[in-house]
Amino acid sequence: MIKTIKQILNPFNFVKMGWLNKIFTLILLVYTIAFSTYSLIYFPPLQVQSNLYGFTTDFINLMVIVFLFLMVQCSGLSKLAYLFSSAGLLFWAMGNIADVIDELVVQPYWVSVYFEDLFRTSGMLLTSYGLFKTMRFMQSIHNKLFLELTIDDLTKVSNRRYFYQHAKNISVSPYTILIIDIDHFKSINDDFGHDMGDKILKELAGKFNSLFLDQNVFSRLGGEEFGGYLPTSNMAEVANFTQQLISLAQTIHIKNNRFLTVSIGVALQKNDELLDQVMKRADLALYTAKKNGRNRVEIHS
Ligand SMILES: Nc1nc2c(ncn2[C@@H]2O[C@H](COP(=O)(O)OP(=O)(O)OP(=O)(O)O)[C@@H](O)[C@H]2O)c(=O)[nH]1
Repeated sequence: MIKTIKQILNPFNFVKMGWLNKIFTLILLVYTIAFSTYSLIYFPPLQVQSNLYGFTTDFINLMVIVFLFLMVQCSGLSKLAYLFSSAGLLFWAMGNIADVIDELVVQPYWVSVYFEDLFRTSGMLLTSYGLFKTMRFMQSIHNKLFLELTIDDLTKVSNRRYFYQHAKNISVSPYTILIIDIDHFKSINDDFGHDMGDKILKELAGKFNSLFLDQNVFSRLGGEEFGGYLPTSNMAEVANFTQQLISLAQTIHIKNNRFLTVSIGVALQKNDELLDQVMKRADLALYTAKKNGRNRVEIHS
């Protein structure tokens, strides 16, 4: 908050502003000076003792609107959100300036009622729409960031972060973890090039992902390793599912009559075992699958 106030009050920031920000800020500044000077010179002063309470509250209202207006000028909102918020707060501030001044002078009826209310009401309406647009803008940024944080760039399936978050947040217990690793992936890269390696990763991820439905999660954990989360403890079901994965991998053609194979390590959560421990056991099972000749599933007992 203090940092924002300092940023807003720094006159050098005005120099760095875009032309639209400068125009809006200048309109508010010139209007405030011109309207206040004109009113104080040409409208008769209040005969009764000034209403200090009314003046103070009106002045605070005005300062809040001006502060919000300056905040909008310093923020990086989308074009529409910025235009509506700026125009709305500008009009709102213009109406409030008349409200402050009428504690000091006797304003004609057209200023104190029509002018003031018209500006304030239209300002509120425009600001509300600007706020709506701002919220939509924030939501779209949030969605975009969420995707960037949870989707793997290359394969477009969920990434390691999403996998751990999902497995930790879902309360189904016990669950089953799969660690799926492509066999001899290094030799695919070495024999056919890195691009072919990437293509295989994408194809495998796309095909496997389509088998993980509902609350089942499939993610790329890193390199040529993928994770599976199945909210079930039915090992017959798991065995059937992992065999489908093994068969599906074998349909992926690499080159020169060579087809892909994967090895899978499986672990079922025991009692209230933590996710890291289940992952570790699935990894041990994967190691056994590799040792026993690859292209197979091993279940950690
Ligand atoms: N093309 C490509 N290769 C990757 C990517 N990430 C990791 N790799 C490669 O994956 C290979 C993994 O090799 P290893 O860990 O030796 O595993 P492997 O050759 O599959 O051997 P096993 O797992 O024992 O069957 C390394 O050569 C990495 O460079 C990627 O995003 N794209």
